Amino acid sequence: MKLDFALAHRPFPETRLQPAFVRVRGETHRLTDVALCTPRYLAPVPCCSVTKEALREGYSTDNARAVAQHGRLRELLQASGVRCHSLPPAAGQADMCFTRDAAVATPWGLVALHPALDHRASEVDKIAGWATSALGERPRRIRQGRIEGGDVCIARPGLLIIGVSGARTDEAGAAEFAAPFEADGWDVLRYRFDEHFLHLDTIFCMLDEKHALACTDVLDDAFMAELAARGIALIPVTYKEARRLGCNVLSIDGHSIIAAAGTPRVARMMREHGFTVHELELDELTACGGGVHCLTMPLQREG
Ligand SMILES: NC(=[NH2+])NCCC[C@H](N)C(=O)O
Repeated sequence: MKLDFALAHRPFPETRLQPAFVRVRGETHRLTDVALCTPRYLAPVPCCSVTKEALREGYSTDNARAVAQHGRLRELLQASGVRCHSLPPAAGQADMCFTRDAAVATPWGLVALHPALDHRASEVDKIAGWATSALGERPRRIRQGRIEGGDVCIARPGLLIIGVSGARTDEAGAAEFAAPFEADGWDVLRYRFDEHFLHLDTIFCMLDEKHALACTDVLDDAFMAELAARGIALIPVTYKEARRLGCNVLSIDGHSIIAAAGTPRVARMMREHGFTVHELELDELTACGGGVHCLTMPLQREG
C-alpha cells in the first residue's frame, strides 16, 4: 500500500488528516483491495428493467445459492492477489451486495455518493461508517442531486467518464462529483442516456487503458466518436448480451478480467484481444440487475 500520496494535490482540506488508503486513479490499474458485501439479504427489487424482466419470468432469489456464487467471486479475487474487505450485510438492504453504487474510490480518497432510490440511499451511511471504522477513512459526501457508482468510470489518469441518465445520476450529482477532477485538469466526459439502461457500467466498461466493452448498438455515435478520439477501442457487445450483464466486468489489472458466465461470445472476443477471462456463474445476482462490476467496490489500485 502506498501512503506517500501527494497531499498538496488534495482539493479537500477536511480529508487531509486521513491516510490515503482508499485510492483509485484508473479503473484498470492493478487492484489490491476491494469491498464486497455478501448477498445474504439480496431480493429482487423491481427498480430496474433487468430485475423487472426476471420477476416477469418467475425469478425469486435463492439466497443460499446467491451467497455461494458470491463466495466464488471472493475466492477468485483472493486467488488473484486482491484483499477482500467485507461490508456487513443488513436485512432490508436488498441491493447492498452491489457495492459499486454507494461509494467510489477516487484519487483523493473515498467519496460517499447520493443514490436516487431510498433503499440504495440507505446504504450510504452504513458504508461511510464502515469506511471510517474499518479503514480509517472518512469519505467526502456528495449532497447535491443524484449519483451512483455504476455511472462513474475513472477510465485512466486524466479521464473521467460519467453516465447521466437523469434517474440514477443527474446533472447536479455529476457536477459535484466531477468538480475536483475538473479542478485537477481532468478531461470529464458526460454521457447522457436513457434510464432504461440503469447505469453506464451496464453498457460500457474499461478493460485496459485503451480497450473497453461497449454496447455499440445502444451507445450514441457522438459518444463513441469521443471515445475513439481518446484512443479507446470498443469491443462490441449486443443489447441482449448487455442485459445479461455481459458488459459489466471487472478488470483486475488491465489483463485479467472477471466476467459473469452467460455471454460466451463476449468472453471469446476479449480472449481474442489477448485478455485472460475468468467466467463465474452469477445468475442469482445478474437477475437482480448487477454483474461483477456492480458487485465490487475497488478501494485501492496501484499506480
Ligand atoms: N452498478 C450497477 N450497474 N449496479 C446494479 C444495481 C442493480 C440494482 N438492482 C439497482 O437497481 O440498483
